[in-house]
Amino acid sequence: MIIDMAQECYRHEEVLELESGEKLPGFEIAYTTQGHLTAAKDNVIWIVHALTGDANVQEWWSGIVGEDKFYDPTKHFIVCANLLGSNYGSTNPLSNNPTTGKPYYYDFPNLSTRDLAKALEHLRVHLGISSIHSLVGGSLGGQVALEWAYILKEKVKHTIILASNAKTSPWTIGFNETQRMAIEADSTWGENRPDAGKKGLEAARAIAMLSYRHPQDFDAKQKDLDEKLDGFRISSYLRYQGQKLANRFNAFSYWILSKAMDSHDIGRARGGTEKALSQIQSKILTIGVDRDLLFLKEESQFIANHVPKGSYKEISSRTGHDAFLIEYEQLQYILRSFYLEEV
Ligand SMILES: CC(=O)SCCNC(=O)CCNC(=O)[C@H](O)C(C)(C)COP(=O)(O)OP(=O)(O)OC[C@H]1O[C@@H](n2cnc3c(N)ncnc32)[C@H](O)[C@@H]1OP(=O)(O)O
Ligand SMILES: N[C@@H](CCO)C(=O)O
Repeated sequence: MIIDMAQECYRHEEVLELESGEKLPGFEIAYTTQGHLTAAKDNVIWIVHALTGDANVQEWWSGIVGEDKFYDPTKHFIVCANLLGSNYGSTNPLSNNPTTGKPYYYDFPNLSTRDLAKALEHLRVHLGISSIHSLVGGSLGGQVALEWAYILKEKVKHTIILASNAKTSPWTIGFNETQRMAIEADSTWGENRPDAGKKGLEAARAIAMLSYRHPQDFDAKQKDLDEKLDGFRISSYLRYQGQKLANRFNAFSYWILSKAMDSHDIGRARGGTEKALSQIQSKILTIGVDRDLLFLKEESQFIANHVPKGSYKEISSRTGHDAFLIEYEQLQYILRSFYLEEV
């Protein structure tokens, strides 16, 4: 059976008022849909990608999304949109600023996770989706999904938040700051060109990798077995990962999305974190990773403990934070149990 997959772009013509008070004069959001809406419109699975992901969820989450996979387009209508600010088809700092007719570059406004959720909400309305069966997101995607669940109220039935939190910790903001410092240290940063800060972005990704993986993962995969003084495997791995990202991303989007992650605070202007969480109507499953060094499992547990309908499950993995993108078997088991509890 061939499942329809559509890649589209939504153009929002009106001004987007941002949490900072700044305004974005319209925006575009690239998105994919797979499968068909039922007549009752009750089979929408909306997946929100992490920091450097894109709308092609069936590629980066191939163990969970696809025919005969847990989220199956023969049964579900699966939507995934590229976040505002990211460079996989949505409006980002390399896009033309309609006011000047030139790319935004450094003039692109800072976005919060609430702004990112607001942009997705405009897309939902455009698509005529009245209710979301399951809203799913990991890491930055989990932060945006949590913000959106707050806004959506009863319009989302289940929200699944992986390796994420309710408010970004100083530890995570600190990691992001070191990565932006690496970009700033690139002598091309400050120039108006799409590849400004590219070498800095390589260093930023190398730093980030140390937060996405647990030391046990590197011990297992990058330990040198021969005696040597230099030229270590982990050095070459981190440099490779830096180049790999810098060849598919840009320093401007990285800057804006890492700043959005820093800003994440579900309780801001809502009476605090606990109060905001207590007002979320959706059933929430949070999934932590036992050895996540970036978004601690306690941060996932905190969400589950403070929403009215929350539960917590854990992935055990030596990978660390990135386990939510990799540990498909455990994830399927956890997801199956979560939905079965309802029956
Ligand atoms: C173009 C796109 O749209 S990409 C898809 C969108 N992006 C996302 O979804 C972001 C989320 N994804 C990710 O962060 C990652 O892909 C993950 C976490 C899922 C997996 O990470 P990976 O980098 O694939 O895995 P891993 O850490 O094992 O690294 C493997 C790579 O490092 C290379 N490598 C491993 N050890 C070394 C070493 N010592 N020296 C040099 N290279 C090395 C491997 O050859 C492999 O290269 P390849 O990616 O070109 O095949
Ligand atoms: N590996 C993830 C990291 C953040 O969860 C990404 O690149 O999006």
